[in-house]
Amino acid sequence: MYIGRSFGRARVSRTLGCRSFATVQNASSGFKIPVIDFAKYRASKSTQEKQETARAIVDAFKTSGFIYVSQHGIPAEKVQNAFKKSAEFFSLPNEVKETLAWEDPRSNRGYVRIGRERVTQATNADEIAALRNKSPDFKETMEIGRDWDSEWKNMWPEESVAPAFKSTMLDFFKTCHNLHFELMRSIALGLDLEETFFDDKIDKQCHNLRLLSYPPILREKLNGVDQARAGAHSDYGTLTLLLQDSVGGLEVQEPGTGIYHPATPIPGTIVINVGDLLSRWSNDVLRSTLHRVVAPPAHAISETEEVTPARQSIAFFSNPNFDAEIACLPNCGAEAKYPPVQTEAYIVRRLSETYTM
Ligand SMILES: O=C(O)CCC(=O)C(=O)O
Ligand SMILES: [Fe+2]
Repeated sequence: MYIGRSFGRARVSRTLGCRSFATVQNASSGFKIPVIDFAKYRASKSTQEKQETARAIVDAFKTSGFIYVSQHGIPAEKVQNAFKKSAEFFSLPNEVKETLAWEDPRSNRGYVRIGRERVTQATNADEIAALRNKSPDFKETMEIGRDWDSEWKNMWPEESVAPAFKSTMLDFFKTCHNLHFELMRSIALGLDLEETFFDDKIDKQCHNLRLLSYPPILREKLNGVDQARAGAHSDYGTLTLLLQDSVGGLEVQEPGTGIYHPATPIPGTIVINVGDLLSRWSNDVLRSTLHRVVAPPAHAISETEEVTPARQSIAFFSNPNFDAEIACLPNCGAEAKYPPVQTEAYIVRRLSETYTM
């Protein structure tokens, strides 16, 4: 994982340690996903100093909705181990994985086989079902929630078939929660709120750790209209923390243009994007941007067939507390565009639309 690759059409300039932020930028359009050094935020001695990084983060979230975070503090070995344990899990026989099948959007925990989910922006249930039948996402996932929930239980494989899977993922969940907590503090500062503004609204860990496995697939299966490893969608919560291997394929839509740009893997970074609830909370000041996973360059296996390599990623979908009411934040416009909504009701509705039983 994290083996250097060419960066395609995107221009990557790396000036870590300097005041200007490194970026992945498309030369023709000016579209940017900046690389933000989070160690600088942590090392800041004053609120004013912290605000420099906080403003860079919020500015990016107002424009592209995406950043890369470098120096995030999660050790490379921890990331590598999470990827290793995830790969071991997906290599288990299907019969074993199916015993852990995802059952209910209120729980949102368990194994999701290829074809069960179709992420999309469509909101009509029949339309989503038709899309799913015609061109399902070519991915399988394992969904993990907070482990101490009174109502919903995680679906763990037996320790004997997946050694240290549970302990690795619980540790990774907590690690991602801690980073999300700090990132939300920086967003509060960047929006001129008290640094601790979000603390008591995001501390119950109502998040979803999603392991993703995109199997190798014949290129021709990804060539059709609407066909992708993961269809165009936005995420539902506050922030998504996305760790990807070196294969590539993640693309982000440039707001207002419909043009997709690659979010090229950059070793050691985490891709972070704004979800729909944070966008709504901020009265659309922060953008929840469409993204998708398409085929990276294919390898020829015969004169007529090409196969795209397997890809792995890990997404941590962070949410506000499920009992938190999401109503227009201070400093985000004179008039609220949306009525208040309770987090759990919102997330469960979005999930129930995109899955098939
Ligand atoms: O696998 C990826 O790179 C992105 C996955 C994603 O966007 C999602 O699951 O919401
Ligand atoms: Fe996503």
